[in-house]
Amino acid sequence: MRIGFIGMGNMGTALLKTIINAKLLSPKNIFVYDISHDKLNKLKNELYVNISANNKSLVENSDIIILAVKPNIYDTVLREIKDLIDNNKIIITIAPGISIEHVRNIISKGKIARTIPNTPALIGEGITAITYSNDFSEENKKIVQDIFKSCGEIVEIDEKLIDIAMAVSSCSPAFVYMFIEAIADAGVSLGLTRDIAYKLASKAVSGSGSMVLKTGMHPGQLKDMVTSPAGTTIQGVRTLEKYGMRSAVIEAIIASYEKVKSLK
Ligand SMILES: NC(=O)C1=CN([C@@H]2O[C@H](COP(=O)(O)OP(=O)(O)OC[C@H]3O[C@@H](n4cnc5c(N)ncnc54)[C@H](O)[C@@H]3O)[C@@H](O)[C@H]2O)C=CC1
Ligand SMILES: O=C(O)[C@@H]1CCC=N1
Repeated sequence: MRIGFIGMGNMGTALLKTIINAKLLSPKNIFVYDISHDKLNKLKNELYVNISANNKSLVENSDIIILAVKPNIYDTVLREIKDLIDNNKIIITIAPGISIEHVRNIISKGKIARTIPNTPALIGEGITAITYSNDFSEENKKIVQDIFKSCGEIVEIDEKLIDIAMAVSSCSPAFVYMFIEAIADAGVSLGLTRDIAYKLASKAVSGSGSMVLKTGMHPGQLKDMVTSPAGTTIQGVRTLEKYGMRSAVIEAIIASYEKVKSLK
């Protein structure tokens, strides 16, 4: 199996590095191309992958093609490679708003997996939502599953839900980083050093996420375990409710979801 990556920005590089680290494929079976030659040279020296001369030669050498360019570049790239896709090849999209039907209207052959990964994939802690074109066999699905399992967990969902998954798991890391920054800023404001404040805040956030996943308890129940009667935490909870924290988060997720409609 040979994988080609078109676009070596944040996501392309994150997926590439985790696939190599997980030893899913050896670098000699990986082909990459980006219009930025600086990025390609850096990757060649760092990861020993094959640098393709252009997108077409990458597709000729690959069984699976991951399209890791921005949504507005998709059509250009799809038109560039369309005549080189046969029914044995798998195209993996990772862009919000690019439907299977949209890809199929440009490329008549090949199988299409539509996915939404997130940046924690870079450290093997990602989560990817996946949906497939109708012609996918179980064996083909396993190939796509293995790629994204190498960088975290996967959920398979109906295509009509995938842009919602994008907002909830792909955009939300940015909001969580803002939350971590804000907690740490408060800590610094009260006298902690920056490094200690970031460490305390980040671990509190990652540990709390793990508590939800590992205990299976409701987040509200876990919150109640922290808030002792007349204690310190309930005063913070009261303050967050006063400033509309839940409402702000809900609106942010919905705003991200609504933006997707204007991306194609
Ligand atoms: N950053 C994130 O958290 C996530 C991003 N995505 C999606 O992943 C895709 C890539 O996003 P990023 O990596 O953040 O963007 P990026 O801007 O970091 O990377 C895109 C890369 O594509 C290259 N490129 C542009 N035109 C090209 C062409 N014609 N041929 C080959 N390469 C070309 C650029 O030089 C750049 O290196 C986007 O569609 C984005 O919406 C999906 C999930 C999460
Ligand atoms: O905002 C973006 O372009 C990407 C898509 C999904 C998460 N971040």
